Amino acid sequence: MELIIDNLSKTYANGVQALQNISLEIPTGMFGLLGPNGAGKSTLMRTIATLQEADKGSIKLGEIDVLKQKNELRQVLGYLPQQFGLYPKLSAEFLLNHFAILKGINNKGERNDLVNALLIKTNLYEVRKQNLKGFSGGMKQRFGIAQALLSNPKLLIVDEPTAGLDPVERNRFYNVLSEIGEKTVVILSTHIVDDVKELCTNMAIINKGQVCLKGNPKKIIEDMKGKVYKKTIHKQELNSYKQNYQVISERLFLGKPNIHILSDVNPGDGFTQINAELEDVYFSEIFNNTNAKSH
Ligand SMILES: Nc1ncnc2c1ncn2[C@@H]1O[C@H](COP(=O)(O)OP(=O)(O)OP(=O)(O)O)[C@@H](O)[C@H]1O
Repeated sequence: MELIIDNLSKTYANGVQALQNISLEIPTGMFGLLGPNGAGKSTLMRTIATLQEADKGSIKLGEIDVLKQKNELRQVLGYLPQQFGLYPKLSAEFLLNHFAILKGINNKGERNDLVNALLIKTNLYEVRKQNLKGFSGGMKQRFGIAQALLSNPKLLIVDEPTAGLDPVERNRFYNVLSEIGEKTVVILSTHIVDDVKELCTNMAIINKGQVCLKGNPKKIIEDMKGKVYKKTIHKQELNSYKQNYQVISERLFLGKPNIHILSDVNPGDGFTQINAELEDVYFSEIFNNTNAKSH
């Protein structure tokens, strides 16, 4: 099974070009869609999920023409949006059972088995009788996944799932997702680089509605080998470094800015070469893209 997006474009009525000729081939497994706020990720996710129209282009999931065969796509889709409503006074078990009835799973035994299996898979079995009101952010997200998995989807879309989760909850969520990714096309949209680094076999970076980079994260990092340098500087020097070098990130280290720069040659000047991380790739793409646009 493969999801193929070809030349997809969307301009909103206010003139914002949210998607510009997006083309991606997404095989079974975890696919990370990385981009800053406003990059166009949610627009792309919602279009794939048949919740909004594109202006041009096509999307295919196997034989299904997504933009034309919306009902067919919906039958094999699991979608966890950025924000979703929950009924706070109901228990996880009750609500999943209720959604299963709505999906047409009428046989009680079959429904119970499915609900229990999903509660176990998402690590919520122990708290199945608790009202959702008392759930933590991570528990709510895992409940969202359980709900999205009710119809045994071939395509699962999760939009910014780990925002606001603490590291332990994030890890639990990763474990649940990676198991699903073994048999399903899973698209994970995020602006958190670690999400993609930990989980995804394929990825794309989008910015301002365009794909700036796509491929396997390890290979992408490999391509940047030998080009990233770091230096700890004084705060007041930051602007001058930004003028003289391609500064891709700055982070405080013991109260002083630690900058990473991109350079084809050794810049000297006290810089040390370091191993490139996915974060360096991400920031340099966003940097290039932003600069290219402003010239
Ligand atoms: N309904 C809309 N009408 C007009 N402009 C919109 C609409 N929805 C989104 N936009 C604009 O389209 C661009 C892409 O938005 P989108 O929500 O797809 O980005 P995103 O990458 O998901 O960002 P975020 O991480 O903040 O959710 C932004 O400039 C946004 O302001």
